[in-house]
Amino acid sequence: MPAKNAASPPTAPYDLAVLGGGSAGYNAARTATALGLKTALIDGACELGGLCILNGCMPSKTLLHVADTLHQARHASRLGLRIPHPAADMLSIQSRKRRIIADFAAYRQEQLHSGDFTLIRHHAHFVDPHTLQLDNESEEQIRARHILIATGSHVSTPSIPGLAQAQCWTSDDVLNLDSLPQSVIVLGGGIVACELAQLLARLGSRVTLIQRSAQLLREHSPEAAAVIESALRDEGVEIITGTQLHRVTREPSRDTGKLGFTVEFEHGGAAQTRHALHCLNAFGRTPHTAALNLAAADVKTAPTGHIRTNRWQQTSAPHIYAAGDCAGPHEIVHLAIQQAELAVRHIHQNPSTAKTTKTKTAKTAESTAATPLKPIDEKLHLSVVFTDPQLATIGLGERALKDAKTPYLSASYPFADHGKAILLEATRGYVKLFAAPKTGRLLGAEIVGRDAGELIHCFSAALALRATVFDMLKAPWYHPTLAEIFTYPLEEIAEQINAAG
Ligand SMILES: Cc1cc2nc3c(=O)[nH]c(=O)nc-3n(C[C@H](O)[C@H](O)[C@H](O)COP(=O)(O)OP(=O)(O)OC[C@H]3O[C@@H](n4cnc5c(N)ncnc54)[C@H](O)[C@@H]3O)c2cc1C
Ligand SMILES: NC(=O)c1ccc[n+]([C@@H]2O[C@H](COP(=O)([O-])OP(=O)(O)OC[C@H]3O[C@@H](n4cnc5c(N)ncnc54)[C@H](O)[C@@H]3O)[C@@H](O)[C@H]2O)c1
Repeated sequence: MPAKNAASPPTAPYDLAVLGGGSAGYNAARTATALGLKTALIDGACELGGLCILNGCMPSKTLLHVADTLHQARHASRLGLRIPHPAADMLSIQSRKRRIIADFAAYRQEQLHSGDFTLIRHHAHFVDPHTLQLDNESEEQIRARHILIATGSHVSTPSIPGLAQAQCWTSDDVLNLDSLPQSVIVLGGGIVACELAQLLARLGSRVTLIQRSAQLLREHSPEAAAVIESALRDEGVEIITGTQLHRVTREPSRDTGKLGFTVEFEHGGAAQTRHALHCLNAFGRTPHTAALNLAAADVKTAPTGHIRTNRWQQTSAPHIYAAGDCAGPHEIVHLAIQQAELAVRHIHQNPSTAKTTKTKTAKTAESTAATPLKPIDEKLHLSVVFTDPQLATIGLGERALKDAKTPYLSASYPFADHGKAILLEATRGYVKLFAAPKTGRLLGAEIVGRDAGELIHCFSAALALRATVFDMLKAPWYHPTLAEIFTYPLEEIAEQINAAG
């Protein structure tokens, strides 16, 4: 990709300017400071903390845990328990969530204000390849040898008639509800749609989910998506897949006069409509790059708006890097952090940065700096959907293996036949493993079931260390645990290899 390194201006006061202080930006600034780079972090958000802490992972998982507990209480009779009238108290649920999130945010804000790097509380945009101008009245300019763009993403509004005018809820609105909505239409069938549809249904709303593709969670296997779909349907969510949306309208209901939403779509060749008092736009997210004037820095974007980067997170302007949601390809936190840290280490090791300022902390970071750099390995892609059952995958799945014409062996085992899952009443789902035919080297794992997001980590370490099914079978597996289910597919693949001789 990038052909040549742009010349650094001699007067640049910062070694690195980081644009955005979310998961990617904060971790870039922290790493850069530890490596002795003179760093500025620029973020004009009203509240600092980033999407994950304020309106993403942490609030959604706090609320999903509450909804899960309520669901377990409502179904406690199957365990022989009598728990009369479990119900959601939305004000208490919300105030607990706000307390937890406020603590996380305060801690992150303390880290950002630590003084290790310069924190500038304004948004900014490029005026040339080494200069950012603050979006305030002073129009102050910040110059740096290197710049890392970590400006995140915002909710997409695709051009569906009426959608922009209807002003649907976004995930932010659902995560901040103080009262229970009576009915909600969820538009989209990705991770946000599935997690929040189940959240709302479990708290007591009537939920209809309308999805364009033939299956939910289109990036996952049809087999895994079918388990999630049947779990959601069994909990009362109406799911309509394979649709084409025609119009979203917000208008008073003819029966009650209350403002509500009407969604018109085509399904199975017939025109259909659904009405609800609320509507959630879960159509995905768009990189936050349009306001950055990237053209002034010669930074190229893909048609999706994502900033194009090479394997070191360098953009088309080699002294400018990008990490996190604004770069993709996956919008998840551990990847945003990995990308940011990789970019900063690359800046530090890159010969063009030899003249960077050495600060007091540089020495302490020497051992970390010495670690040889490795690009992020897409074959270790880890993903978790926090529905119940959860869906977690690592490495290559069946579709990717077939597309790449990679030979593989696979074996699966259902939780319905596993002792610990039976006693937990958690029999939905299965585990499935993929391994190389001759060596048994693990290539991927797919888990749908209780605690899949925890269980997948048995395989994230295994894949990173290039373990084989034979290595995994040397490990002790405690009884009775959910994790010991893996011994069945591991043994089955080992037997297939041994039988092939
Ligand atoms: C509902 C929901 C649930 C999620 N759950 C999970 C989960 O369970 N696990 C997971 O891994 N991921 C989850 N994600 C995704 C995850 O939150 C994001 O991938 C991650 O937070 C992105 O981090 P980031 O640093 O790229 O962006 P952000 O955290 O969005 O940070 C970007 C920062 O840039 C700043 N900024 C923007 N423009 C400018 C500018 N011009 N100048 C200066 N600063 C600017 C913003 O103010 C912001 O602070 C979830 C997302 C959502 C919406
Ligand atoms: N557990 C987690 O790790 C987690 C949880 C929540 C969100 N996230 C991240 O946040 C990001 C956003 O999640 P999301 O679920 O909003 O996005 P997504 O891209 O996963 O899903 C978007 C959905 O909207 C549908 N869609 C998009 N445009 C459409 C159109 N014009 N017409 C009809 N349907 C359309 C797609 O088919 C898809 O079902 C994801 O990339 C995800 O990685 C992660």
